[in-house]
Amino acid sequence: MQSIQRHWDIFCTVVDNYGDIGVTWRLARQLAHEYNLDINLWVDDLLSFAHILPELDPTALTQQFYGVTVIHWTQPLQQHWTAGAVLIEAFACKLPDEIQQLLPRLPSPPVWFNLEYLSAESWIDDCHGLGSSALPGVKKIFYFPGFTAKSGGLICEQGLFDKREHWQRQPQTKLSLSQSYGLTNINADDMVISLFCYENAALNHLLALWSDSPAKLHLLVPRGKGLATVKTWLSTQSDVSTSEPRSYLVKNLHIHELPMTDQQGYDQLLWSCDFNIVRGEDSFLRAQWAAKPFIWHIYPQEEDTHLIKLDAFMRRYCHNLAPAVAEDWQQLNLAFNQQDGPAVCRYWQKLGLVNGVLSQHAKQWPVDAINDADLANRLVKMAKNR
Ligand SMILES: Cc1cn([C@H]2C[C@H](O)[C@@H](COP(=O)(O)OP(=O)(O)O[C@H]3O[C@@H](C)[C@H](O)[C@@H](O)[C@H]3O)O2)c(=O)[nH]c1=O
Repeated sequence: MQSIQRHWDIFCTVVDNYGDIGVTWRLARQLAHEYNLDINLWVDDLLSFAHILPELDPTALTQQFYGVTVIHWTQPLQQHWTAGAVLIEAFACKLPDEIQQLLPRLPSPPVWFNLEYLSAESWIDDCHGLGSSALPGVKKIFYFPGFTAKSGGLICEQGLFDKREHWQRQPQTKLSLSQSYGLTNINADDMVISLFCYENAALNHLLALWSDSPAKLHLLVPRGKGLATVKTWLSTQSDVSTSEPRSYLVKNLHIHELPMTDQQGYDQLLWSCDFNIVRGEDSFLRAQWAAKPFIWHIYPQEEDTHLIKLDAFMRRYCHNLAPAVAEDWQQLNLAFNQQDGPAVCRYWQKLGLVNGVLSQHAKQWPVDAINDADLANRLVKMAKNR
């Protein structure tokens, strides 16, 4: 039996890829674990969810993991909804009709949040926490995750940085992780890059550059869109050899295809690499928490509006970074997102894989970015004060 005060509902529709479910699942788990809340996570697409939570049964109506009740969100609802203290509509998904009809009739409706996408743009500070009368007598509050103290903050579990530092202090963790994937030819001091991005024509140029690198370089590629581009490039190469199943060698470049794992496993992968290429919203943030240099392949939007978002983030990230390094890093990210292969290679070479200044900056950034409190902490406070 859930007590009303401790019962929260989160609704998530999977639009595309794994970011929507990735963010809501992470938040649900943290709220259950750190705030002892009874979280119901309603998800319309369990098959996508199962990619990042392999234990999930895509045919079950309700199931429990890490203290979170996962409910298959069907239309009409097969599972009865009872009002709790808070209701979160993730990324402007539309609440089920049954709930919309019920909400105005409740004597004390739940605090209703619309959880927005993360952005570093400054306008979000003025919109964060604003309410609108979404239904007669019922307000919906706009919650904007962000990088400032005034915004809704960033998802980050308690103790995450300590856990990551501990992992990174042990040289054998990198090896044991690669061995857990069945990869036996990665040495502790080999350069390792992870690649989780969308299809990108610039990759062909970068892969060619990497294959000519003077030292051995490993590229770890989880299955998905980025891997498809890598495989197309491989099919055009005449000198590909295979040493292990799903590993390919082109000159000095070792490409390893990885299965998708759960989110903890993916975090460990990011922590173990020297450089990460990430995408979307959630892997982008996790790359920052990994404290390693990265490229962000932002989710493309119409009329290139994503480039405005990219620019806003890069300005924040670079504001106290040495100007010459900042310039090259920003140009690298821009070129990658514009799929300009020659420019990507030019800025990659200018920066160098282990740019000391950039690496040092990546270590300090998480501490600065989190401000005084993470997203879950700010969300719980805001819900209490309504
Ligand atoms: C590679 C890998 C990823 N993951 C997780 C990390 C993240 O939670 C999730 C990937 O999500 P993202 O990085 O956000 O990228 P994405 O491209 O999958 O999701 C995107 O979907 C669009 C609809 C949104 O508008 C975008 O903002 C973005 O969220 O998958 C694993 O758990 N295991 C893995 O092996």
